[in-house]
This record gives sequence, C-alpha cells and structure tokens, in this order.
Amino acid sequence: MNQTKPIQIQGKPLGGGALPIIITPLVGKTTPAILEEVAAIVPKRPDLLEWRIDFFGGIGDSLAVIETAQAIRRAAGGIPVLLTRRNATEGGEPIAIAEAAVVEMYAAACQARCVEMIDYELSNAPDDLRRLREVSVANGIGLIMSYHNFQMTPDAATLDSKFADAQRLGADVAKVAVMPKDVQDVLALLAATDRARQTIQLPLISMSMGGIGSLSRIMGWVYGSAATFAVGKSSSAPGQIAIEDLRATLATVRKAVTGQ
Ligand SMILES: O=C1C[C@@](O)(C(=O)O)C[C@@H](O)[C@@H]1O
Repeated sequence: MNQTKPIQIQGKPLGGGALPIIITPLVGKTTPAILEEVAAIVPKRPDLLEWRIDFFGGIGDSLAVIETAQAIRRAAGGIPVLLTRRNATEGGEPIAIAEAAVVEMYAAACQARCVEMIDYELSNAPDDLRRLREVSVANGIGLIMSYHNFQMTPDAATLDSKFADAQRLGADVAKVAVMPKDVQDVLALLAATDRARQTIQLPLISMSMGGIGSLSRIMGWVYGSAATFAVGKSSSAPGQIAIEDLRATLATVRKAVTGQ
C-alpha cells in the first residue's frame, strides 16, 4: 500500500502512524459551552481538537479568542488545537466581522501561540493567504489550506488543482471536502486523493460528506488522507461518525487491509 504522509506539529508526526488521526470539532457559541464540549471529548482521546471559531460569539474580540484558546488548551490534556474559521460560502456559520478582522484574529492567535494549527480557505485573497503563511511560519504554527464544496463534487481536474494550489501557496497540509451526489462522486474524491498522494509532497486530508460520503471517512486513509473528522459531542458537517464507532471501524478496516 502507498504511504500516507503524517501531519506534523512542530516537526513531530501526530498520532501513532498506524491509522489516520481523528479530529474532533468544538462548536460551542460561548466559552463555557466550548469548555463543556472539551470536558466531554477529552476522555475520548481524539488526536486533534478543531475549534470552529465561526460558531463562537466572541470571534470579533481577539483577547476573548486568545483567552478561550488558552482555556481549551489547559482543559485539553495535551491534545493539540486546530483553529478554523470556516467561511459561510464554504459551509461555515455567518459571522459579524469582515475578512480583514478574521485575518487579524488568526494572526493574533498565531502570535500568542495559543493553538498548534490554523485552517484558511484557498479561495481567500492571495494577500491574506500570504500574510497568514508568514505569521504562522514565524510562530511555528501549522497551516492547512482548504477547499470545501457543500453543493457538489467538482471534476477531477478541479479536485487535483485544489491539492496542487495548497502546495504552491506553501501550506503544511492540503485539505479538500466535497459533497457527493452518488457513489461515483465518492470514488472520484478517493481517486483524486490517491493521485495527490503521488504528486503532492504535503500531508493530505480529504473527505466526501453526507451519508454515502461517510465511507470516505472510514477508508480515506487507504487512499492517502492523513486525518478523518469525527463527532465528539456535536457534529460540524454532514456524514461525520461518532468517534467511538469510527475508531472501532478504522481498527477493523486496518486489520483487514494490512493484516495487522
Ligand atoms: O473542513 C472540515 C471538514 C468538515 O467539513 C467535515 O466534513 O468533516 C468538518 C469541518 O469542521 C472541517 O473544518
């Protein structure tokens, strides 16, 4: 089987390498609600917590963001944190602040070193992508560049170009999440992931969403996806599986696929 490149945090691979890492979203609106989620999720031991800050009421207040990130970290028992503002055109929650303030919020979080990774969409302005690449590198924070399509699965050339764009723009990880209309679309996403594994130097994350797409959350690592998103307390996208069920299923697939 071809190799899946591991996601690294400050030069160290995350997870044991035998299976994809499990990322669990936090979607609370307030700091206490988020900390309640963290308390419920930490015993389930995901490899990475994704703080979906587009759900957070205090997104416009960088101090509140940094203090909440620090509180998450204190409660997370060593599990690293990925900070994600998913924009509304790519499936996120509508937010009250302009893009310039979003970039400054991300920059402040990087400078405070209160998270380990950030995620920013490839569709953003080249200057904003450049700024976040610079400030994340300067502070040792990993940068995922991502593409999401909650309506459909684009053609193979478009899928290939998203992985390639992330590499060209200097990301640490390339991520693609798309919605299938049928089983062929799930295969198209898996095939694109396998092609990217052979042509792109970066670790990859990919998934097909929705009910049928959930197959990709279970077997995407066989095609090169280094991570899979699972529900700890609340879901952040259609098709996510409960972490306990996903972990058991991944172990079964791994045993069947590798014989170990
Ligand atoms: O991009 C992704 C992937 C995702 O959309 C999913 O389908 O699991 C969930 C989001 O929280 C995350 O930012």
